[in-house]
Amino acid sequence: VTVTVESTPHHPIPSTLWGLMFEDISSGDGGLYAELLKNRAFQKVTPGTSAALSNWAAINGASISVIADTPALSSALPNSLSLVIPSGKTGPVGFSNSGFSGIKVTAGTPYKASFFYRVPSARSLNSPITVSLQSTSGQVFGSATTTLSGSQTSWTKVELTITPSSSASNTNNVLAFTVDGASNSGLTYNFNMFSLFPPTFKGRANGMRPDLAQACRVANSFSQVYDHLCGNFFKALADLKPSFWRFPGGNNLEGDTTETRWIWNETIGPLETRPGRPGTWGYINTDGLGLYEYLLWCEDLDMEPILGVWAGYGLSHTSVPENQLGPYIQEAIDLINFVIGDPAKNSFAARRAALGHPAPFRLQYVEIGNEDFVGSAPSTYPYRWRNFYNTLTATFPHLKYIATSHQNNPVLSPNPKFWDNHVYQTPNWFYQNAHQYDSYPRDGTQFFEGEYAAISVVPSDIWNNRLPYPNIASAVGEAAYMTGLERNSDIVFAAAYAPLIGHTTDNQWTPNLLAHDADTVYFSTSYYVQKMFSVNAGDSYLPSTLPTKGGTLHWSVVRKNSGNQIIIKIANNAVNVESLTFDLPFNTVSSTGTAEVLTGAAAAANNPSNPNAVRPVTSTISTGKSFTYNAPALSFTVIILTAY
Ligand SMILES: [NH3+][C@H]1C[C@H](O)[C@@H](O)[C@@H]1CO
Repeated sequence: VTVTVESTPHHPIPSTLWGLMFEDISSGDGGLYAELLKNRAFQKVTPGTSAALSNWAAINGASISVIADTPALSSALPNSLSLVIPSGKTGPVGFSNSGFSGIKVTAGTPYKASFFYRVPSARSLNSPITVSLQSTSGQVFGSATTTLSGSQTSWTKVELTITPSSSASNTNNVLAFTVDGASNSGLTYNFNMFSLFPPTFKGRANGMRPDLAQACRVANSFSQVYDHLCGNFFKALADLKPSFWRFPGGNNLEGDTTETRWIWNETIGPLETRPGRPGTWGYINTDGLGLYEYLLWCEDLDMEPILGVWAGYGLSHTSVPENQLGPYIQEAIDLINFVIGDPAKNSFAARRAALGHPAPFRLQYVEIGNEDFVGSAPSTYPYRWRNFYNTLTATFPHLKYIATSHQNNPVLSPNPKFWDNHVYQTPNWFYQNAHQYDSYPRDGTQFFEGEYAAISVVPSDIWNNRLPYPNIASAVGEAAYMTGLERNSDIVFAAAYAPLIGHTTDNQWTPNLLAHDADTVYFSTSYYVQKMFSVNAGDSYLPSTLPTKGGTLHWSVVRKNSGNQIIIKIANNAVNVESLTFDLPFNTVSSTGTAEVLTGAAAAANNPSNPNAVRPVTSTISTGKSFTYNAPALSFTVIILTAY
């Protein structure tokens, strides 16, 4: 095929085109959020049950239980761990936490441990307590000791640093808390709000896991250790150079019921004041990764937040009646004031300032709800949209509000200027629909392809036949579709693969762009496609010969001003090589260029057993005013050359 490229740009590439969608689906707690202990504060559990003790185990005959304590550490955290040392025990007695399917232990890394404790009744013994990182077979890698006071009947916080002298060979490790059995015979201690953090991205307190945050290139006091910790698997999100961050969901914004919706003001402030909540993915969210952490994260990675506000609908398909929306609209107003308000005029903005960020955060986009095309949501979205939109627009007229139902179905008033479209489909669907936006009217309406992914190769039932990991077929299908998003980025202002992150085993959704376990982040084929687009977004779109609609071969051409670069993206979904001849209308064109190619067998995938099965390969190719490139079967290529 011959591709004639035009030299006159059709439109600028929006600065927000390629970004990230995030919600906690085994991706926040235990994932991006760096807390290493699971069930650290017994949030939303029933005291006295074994489930309340999940992830905790007794050591050497200790008696442990979760109790509804009085006094509680806080109204947000009413449950405590009660440790009773039985009589007749000698040696270390206590309990341990097994983390999120394990804990990675790296020598030389300073782990920050903390917990609250009190003694129910005063006694003379002041007892040492040892906190240690050790294998499940008892090998101690590092520990720290402090003293529990026998007169400490009110809650007090203990902080320790553990710097292991050796690394564990796997993640089958625990954090153990032990006291001497003999001297503590018959005594009781109450504990709560445990925490264990490795060094975090940019060293932020209560921050993000460095490897999932790319980190490593951040100068800080552990630069040697940091490099070691991240050397083997740092990369990920910052390397995508993402332009936006949509959060907190997705389903997890909505909650199953009104009561379990994402309540922004319960996710900020000291951890001991955050109650946590049952998320929509079958586990309790600690909300340690909360609104303020998300906003700092957007700043750290220079991303535009796309902030979802709860819009009166829960996934048990309940809608708040129109005459009862007031408090929830006010909740959204207070949320937005927390993000951008004036601390001198608004108490929620003042809370932001008190947390250390007096200046407003960056915010342009607010999404009203999530997927209001599911269940009974469409029947109530017209009034929910109208009330949220009218009140928020009156309060914050400069923000852009995104609707989440299907466009004009139902008809909404006022008519939305921004829509969030989602699609989960097969690889074939994606290349067959790469022209989706070509025919959309150019009437000022803008589109956010807020969630898309090829999730199955079984068109008859994609939902029950999921790919465990992205593969070459899914990634190249997505690449074809993305050339269409790029071509139509005059009306498509943002797009994100979803979901972003998921645990390799303890997950609720596959495929994910990134998979992780307690040790490693795994980079999928789709991750490389996202990166190859995002890093090479360019500044303006150059029209060219249109690919055959519904065909297997797709391309798009952009111009990057710096360096006079022409960037050609080619997705070949056929099982045969495709030859493309490019005619470039420039006076001077470099005789060589680079071609970064991701290719492999249709089912080839990166996974824990073969994490680097498929990676992009860059080579030098011959280019010129007219040149031919042979696109390998099942491949995505980014060609970069110079022309002016
Ligand atoms: N069901 C998908 C759509 C919803 O918005 C997300 O929470 C889910 C995973 O990305």
